[in-house]
Amino acid sequence: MGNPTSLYLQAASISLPVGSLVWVEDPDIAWIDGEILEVNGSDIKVLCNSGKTVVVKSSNVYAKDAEAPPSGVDDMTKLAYLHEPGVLHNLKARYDINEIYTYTGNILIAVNPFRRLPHLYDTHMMAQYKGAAFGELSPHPYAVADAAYRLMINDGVSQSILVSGESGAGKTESTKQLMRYLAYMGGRAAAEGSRSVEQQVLESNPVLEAFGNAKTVRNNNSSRFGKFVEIQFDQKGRISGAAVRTYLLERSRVCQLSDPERNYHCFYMLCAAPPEDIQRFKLDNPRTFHYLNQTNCYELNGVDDGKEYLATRKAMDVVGINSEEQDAIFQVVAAILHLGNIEFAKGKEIDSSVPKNEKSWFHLKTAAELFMCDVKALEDSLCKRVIVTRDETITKWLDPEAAVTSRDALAKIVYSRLFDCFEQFCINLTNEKLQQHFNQHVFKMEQEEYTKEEINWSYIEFIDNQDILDLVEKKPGGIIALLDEACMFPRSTHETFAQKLYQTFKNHKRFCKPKLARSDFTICHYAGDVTYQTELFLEKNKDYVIAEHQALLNASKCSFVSGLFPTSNEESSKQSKFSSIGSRFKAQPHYIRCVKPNNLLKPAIFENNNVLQQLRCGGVMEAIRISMAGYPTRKPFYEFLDRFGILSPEVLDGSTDEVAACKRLLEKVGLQGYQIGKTKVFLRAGQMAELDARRTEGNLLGMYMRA
Ligand SMILES: Nc1ncnc2c1ncn2[C@@H]1O[C@H](COP(=O)(O)OP(=O)(O)OP(=O)(O)O)[C@@H](O)[C@H]1O
Repeated sequence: MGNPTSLYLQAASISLPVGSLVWVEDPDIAWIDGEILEVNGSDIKVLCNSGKTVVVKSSNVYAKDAEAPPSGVDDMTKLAYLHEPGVLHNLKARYDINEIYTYTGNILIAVNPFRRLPHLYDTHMMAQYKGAAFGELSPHPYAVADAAYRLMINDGVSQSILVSGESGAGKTESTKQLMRYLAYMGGRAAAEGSRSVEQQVLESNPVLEAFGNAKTVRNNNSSRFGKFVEIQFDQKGRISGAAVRTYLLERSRVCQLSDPERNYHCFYMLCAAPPEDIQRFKLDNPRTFHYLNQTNCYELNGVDDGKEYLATRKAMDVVGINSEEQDAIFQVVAAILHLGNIEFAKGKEIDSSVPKNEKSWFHLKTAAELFMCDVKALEDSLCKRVIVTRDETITKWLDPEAAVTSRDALAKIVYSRLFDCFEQFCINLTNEKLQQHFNQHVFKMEQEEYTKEEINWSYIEFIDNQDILDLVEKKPGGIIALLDEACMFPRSTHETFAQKLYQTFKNHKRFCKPKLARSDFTICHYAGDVTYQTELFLEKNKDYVIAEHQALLNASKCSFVSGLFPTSNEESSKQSKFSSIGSRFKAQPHYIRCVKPNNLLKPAIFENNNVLQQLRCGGVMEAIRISMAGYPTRKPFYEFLDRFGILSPEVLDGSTDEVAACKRLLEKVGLQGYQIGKTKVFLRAGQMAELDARRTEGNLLGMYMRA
C-alpha cells in the first residue's frame, strides 16, 4: 500500500493566504485546526485552536473548509476538501451527535457507539428504507441491504455484503441488522408450527456465538472465527433458504488461556446447566477444570451463564438441531473438560506415562463414557503411539509431557471438528484477498461514475496487494507451497523451513526476518505487520488427526461423535473448501467498514489516532486515495456557481445556461485540468481549496478597499 501522506501533496501544495483555516499535524490528537498567522516562504505560522502557535512546512498544512456544516456531512465525497484530517474530523463531528454511520461513496463506515440506539433499528426505520434511493436517507446498514436486495431483484445478480473491521468494531452487530432487514424484505410467514427460514438464520447467531465466541482483551464477546452467511431468495424475492458457513476457528483457545480472557462461552454455560445435566455430564464448578482455570476470569458482567445455556438450547431447537443431537454436542463439550483434567505420571517402562492418580482415572473414565468409546483405547491413544514399518509394528510409549500434548491435541481436534475450522494464518490470507477485491471494486465504481458523466480520464494506477498474495500462495514458490514441501520431508524441522523461507524471500519487500528471531518471519499485510512462528506453523499445517485419535473416535458408539471423524475417503478435501471463500465474493459486493472508536469499549470516546489507524488499514483512506487520483471533488453546476460566482460575477449576467456559465467562470479564473460532466463540474484534488483561497483573498481585498 502506498504511503497515505503522499495522497495529499497535491492538495497541500497550493499556497494558502494569511487568515485561512487549516489543519496541522498534532502528536496527541492527530490533526488540530487553526488559522494561518504568517507565511514566510514555505514556513507557515499557525495559531491552533488549542491556543498554541506552531510553525510548519506548507506541505504539511491542509486547508479546512470554513463552510463545512458543524454536524458534518453524511458522505465523505461531499467534503469540499477530501483529505485525511477532513475525513477524520467529519467522522468525529457526526459521532459526537450519535450519527454513527457515514458513507464514503458506496462504502458505509460504522463507528461503534458502545451504547444501544434502539430508535435506529425499529420496523418503522426499515419501512422508511424500503425502496428509497441509496444516499437519499441517512447512511444506514438498511440502505446497504436495500440496495443489495434491489440489485439482486432487478439485475438478477447475486450480491454480497462484506463487513469488516477489527475485533469489537461491530461486525456482528452490523451483520445482525443486515439480516434483520433482509428478513423483513424477503420474509415469508412460517407454516403453522414451524419456524421461518429468516428466523432460523437470525437464531443461528446465538448458537455460533456460544461455541465460537469468547471474552478477549479486545471484546467481551469476540467471534473467534470467520463467518459466511448465505441467504437464498426465490424469483419473487422471498427468502427460500439459508446457510451459515464458518471457517478458521481459533483452536488453541480450547486448552490454552491467559488472563483476562475466557475459553469459549459454551464451557461456562454447560457448567451452569440445570442439575440434571450437571449430574449426567459429571460437571462441577468451572474452577475445577484445567481448561478453564488457567485464568481468573469466570464470569462476564451482566451475563448469566445458566440462562445462556437454556437460551442456546432453545436457539439450537430453532435452527433444527434436535434434542438428541444437542445432548451429543454438549456431551462432547463436557468430555473435553474432563479430558483436560487427566494428568500423567511416569509409568513403569522407561519414558512411559500413566494417568497420575484416582482423580485422573475418574476424568479418563468419564471422558470415555461421554465420548462413548473404550476407556483402555482412550488411555492408549493418549499414552502410546503405534508405528507401522514395512516389517513390523512397534508400540512407542509417550512420556508424561508428550501425553499432555497428545491430550491437548485430542481436545483441540474434537472441538474444532465440532466447529469445523481452519488456521489463523488463513484468516489473514482471506483478508488479503478481500482487500484486493475491495480495491478493484472501488476503482471500478469510480470508473463507472466517470463514464456516466462522460468524463475523459486516463487509466490511473493504484497499488494493489497482488504481491502479498503471490508471496503466500503462488505455486510453485510461495510460502504455502514451500510449507507443503517441508511437510513432505520427514526430516524437516521448523528451523529448516525458516531457513528456506529466509533464503527464498530475502529480497521480497513484503517479507522480513525479525531481528533476533531464529525461526520467525514477518509478512507486511495491508492491515499491518504480522509475525508468524514457523514452529506452530509446521505443526498446524500438518492438520492431521493423530491416527490413534481418529481410530478411537471413529469407533465411538455415539453416531454423532463417529460422524465427526469419518474415514479419509468420506472427508471433503481441505483445499476446495478454503478456495471457495474467495470465490464466493465474486458476487456484486457492498461494503461496510466497522470502526472501533476506543479500546475502553465505552460510549462517547473518540480517539483520533486510533480511528485514523483503522481508516488507513481498513482501506478507507485507500479508497479516498484512489478517488484523489482522479477528480475527487464534484459539484453540481448550480452549487458550483453559487459558491464561486463571486469570483467573476459577470459570467452569471443574463445567462440561464449553467454549463456555459461554469465554463466561462473556470476560464476566467484560469484553472487547468478540470472537467465538465453532464451534471457536475469535476475538479482535481486541491482545486476546490485553490478557488476558496481566491475567494478569501477577494474578500480581504474587498475589505481593504472599503476601508
Ligand atoms: N450498532 C451498535 N449499537 C450498539 N452497540 C453496538 C453496535 N455495534 C457494536 N456494538 C457494541 O460493541 C460490541 C462489540 O461488537 P461486535 O461483537 O459486533 O464486534 P465484532 O466486530 O463482531 O468483534 P469480533 O471480531 O471480536 O467478534 C457489541 O457487543 C455491542 O455491545
